[in-house]
Amino acid sequence: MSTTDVFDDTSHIPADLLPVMEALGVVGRDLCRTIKRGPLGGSLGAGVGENLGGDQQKALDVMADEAFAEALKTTSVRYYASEEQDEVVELNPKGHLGLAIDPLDGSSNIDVNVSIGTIFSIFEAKDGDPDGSFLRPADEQLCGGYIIYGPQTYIVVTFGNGVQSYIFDPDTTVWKLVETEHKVPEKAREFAINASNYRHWSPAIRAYIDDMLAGETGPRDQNFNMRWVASLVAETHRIMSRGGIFLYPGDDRTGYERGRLRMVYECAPIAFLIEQAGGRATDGHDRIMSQQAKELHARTPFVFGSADKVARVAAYQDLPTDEVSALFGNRGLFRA
Ligand SMILES: O=P(O)(O)OC[C@H]1O[C@](O)(COP(=O)(O)O)[C@@H](O)[C@@H]1O
Ligand SMILES: [Mg+2]
Ligand SMILES: [Mg+2]
Repeated sequence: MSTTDVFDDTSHIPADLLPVMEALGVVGRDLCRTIKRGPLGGSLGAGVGENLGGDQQKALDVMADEAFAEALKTTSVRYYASEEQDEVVELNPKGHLGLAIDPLDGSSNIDVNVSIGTIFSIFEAKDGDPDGSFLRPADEQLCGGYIIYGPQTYIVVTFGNGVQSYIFDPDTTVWKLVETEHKVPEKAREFAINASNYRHWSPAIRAYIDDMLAGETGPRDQNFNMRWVASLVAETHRIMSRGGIFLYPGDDRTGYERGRLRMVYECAPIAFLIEQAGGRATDGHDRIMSQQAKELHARTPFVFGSADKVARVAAYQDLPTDEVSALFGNRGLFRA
């Protein structure tokens, strides 16, 4: 078994991506320490500006972005596309990879001691074409993954051959391989959606949620539970661990027609992981993995989780208008 100072077992990591994974692992363990110290290291959640997407940048967003860009300069990453940078940045002109990153996901949770993360995606770079290296079908990714900074810190990653997890061991500061074949469980009765947007959703999404809220007395004949952490990484980790479904659909708020989440550095890598773990990931209807962003910071509606649940959302979108707007008792198609 091959090992390094950063990973105890590198057998699942393709050799040409190992230096990149090590750089991510080193910054990830530094961030883990910074996050654990919280206010002892300064005000991590203080607002410091706004990114191109209009989101407020927190001190930790910027700190994480700078640390990843700096560490990746010495690897074969040529192009670096970050949520926190307006344009693609060229790191190593001799490199052959493009790396997209959400350096700090769930930043509204920094100050409240709830799990946050980093999401990353790697493509083969297109020579001389920084944007084109990322604006391409998601199924051309070489790697998709996240780091979760929670009660435990993990790297969960796919290179297109199943999903592996490494846990950070604070005693040895090494990432230890603990799971080689993650599978999304099928049976959970849990859904995650920001229900405060209910009035803005389409009739199909409302109908899907209404039928779950109706529980045993509705067409699904069973009770469901709801979760909303507001950290995509934390929701993904829960669904990886015990199944369920996540939805961030488009809605009728200005700027939210295609939801909130970004295709290149949030949805594409999570979709890759979820499919590799046997789940399904769509824009509510079609596979994310066969789509591509038109712009670096483009949004997409996003639905992912246990395969049968995600398929059911697509079926609701296909219902005739009168069925969708009927009282749930009439949606006979979806009984049980
Ligand atoms: O606040 P809302 O609208 O519920 O959105 C929550 C979503 O926004 C995000 O926080 C966006 O991520 P960032 O923190 O990287 O901007 C997701 O992690 C989460 O799923
Ligand atoms: Mg994010
Ligand atoms: Mg972010």
